[in-house]
Amino acid sequence: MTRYRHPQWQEQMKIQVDYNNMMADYVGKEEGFTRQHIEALADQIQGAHKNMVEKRAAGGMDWRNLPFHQEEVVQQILKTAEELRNRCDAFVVLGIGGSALGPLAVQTALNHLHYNELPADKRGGPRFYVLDNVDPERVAALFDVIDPAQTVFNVISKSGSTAETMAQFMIVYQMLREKIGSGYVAQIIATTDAEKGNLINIARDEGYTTFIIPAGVGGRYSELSPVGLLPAAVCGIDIRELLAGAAYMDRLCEQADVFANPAYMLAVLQYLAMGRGKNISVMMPYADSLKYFADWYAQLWAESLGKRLSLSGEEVFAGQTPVKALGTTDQHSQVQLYTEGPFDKVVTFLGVGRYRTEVNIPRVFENVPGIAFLGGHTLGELITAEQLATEYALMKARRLSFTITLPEINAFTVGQLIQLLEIQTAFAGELLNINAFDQPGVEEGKNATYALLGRPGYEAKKQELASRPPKNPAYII
Ligand SMILES: O=P(O)(O)OC[C@H]1O[C@](O)(CO)[C@@H](O)[C@@H]1O
Repeated sequence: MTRYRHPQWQEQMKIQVDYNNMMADYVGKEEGFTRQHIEALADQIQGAHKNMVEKRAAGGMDWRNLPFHQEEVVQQILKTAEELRNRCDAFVVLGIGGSALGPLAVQTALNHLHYNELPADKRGGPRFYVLDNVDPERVAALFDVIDPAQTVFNVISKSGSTAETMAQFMIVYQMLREKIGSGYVAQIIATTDAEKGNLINIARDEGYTTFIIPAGVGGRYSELSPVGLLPAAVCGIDIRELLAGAAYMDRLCEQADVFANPAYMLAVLQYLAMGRGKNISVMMPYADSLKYFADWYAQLWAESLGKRLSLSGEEVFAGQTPVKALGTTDQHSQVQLYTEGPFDKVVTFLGVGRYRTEVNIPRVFENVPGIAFLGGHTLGELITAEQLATEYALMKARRLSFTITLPEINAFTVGQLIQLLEIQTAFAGELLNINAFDQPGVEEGKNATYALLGRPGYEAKKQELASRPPKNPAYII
């Protein structure tokens, strides 16, 4: 039996959410919360739970079902992935936001940290790139390091119309036609909505291999759909284990009791903290492999909760600004601010129980006491000690923090982490009484871009832009 089906192994691999340092017993009663604070929200928590259950039953949270109902899709993905591994040297994701950050986070978490630099026989698949910007220098630089004839491009867009992704796709399409001729069709795979947008129609007309993002799954909640599963499988990641981890966490997070439900507890305490003006949510993994999880979480938390209007239409200006940090690196850059600056943050540490590899610090310079004490320890011991020490320093300075620990980084625990943070976000949305699944605030910028580039239908917006007050040269130095 595969390891992720063993209840005992699952139990060993269960992610732990430690909220001691959010509580008054640890950070003091001025900053910390008590059981009574949480219990006082009982009705609101119950109402939010009921909404989650009802929305899920009504099909409003299809992303939560991704770990359970995709066997057919998984089989197609595995078949495609195997075929691609045999024929391509590079696999490039064209996408942005929710169509890029999840694939990047999972790949970095689960494959070698210098995956692309390994020789082909030591990699689980082709070299992997995520092109999530339209910086011309970056696009040109990628073209310098890939062989178009041996590269497959996975264009991912839920809406099928995001300007950045479509521009990248148009460039790649033209480049492939020029460089390899009619065979280019096999070098493009589309991942998009079954109906919406331009990409699905182009993919059908052109005959690309296409994977569908289910209708009820929004971009930032789509990592466990083909958006993330195909790139992961192509790079040799066990996507069944990833989904099993997410399913395991989902079940834990079905419980109505906030004291038993890790996602609800995270959301409730963040909600209480927001109520006290903690407007910044720092995510600080103590593992380079989890660095991009902080990026993925930043979009999830920011786009989901940053809302002007409540569900009942009042102006609430909700949200918490996500900040990305990396332990230990940012101890030497940001932690000074976290311990002594404004009391406006909640830090979420992401820790690792056991690192996958270990490096010994040799016993050298034994006559230099200031560094000799390091000799004989491992780097794993050092990074873990630094994490504990930073948690302690923050606690002593009365700063709020959580610690989420992955017993080890593997597909099962990473799947759990994705589902945990998505449910946390959705539940925080319920508590804040906002829509955690839309992003109306990005429309103005998108429309202005369309107008500036002359998209038909945006003439009025172009005029509006042209009639804005000219910039005052006196304010430009
Ligand atoms: O997958 P799409 O539709 O191209 O969208 C990319 C990203 O753009 C946004 O719509 C914001 O502009 C995100 O919500 C989304 O993840």
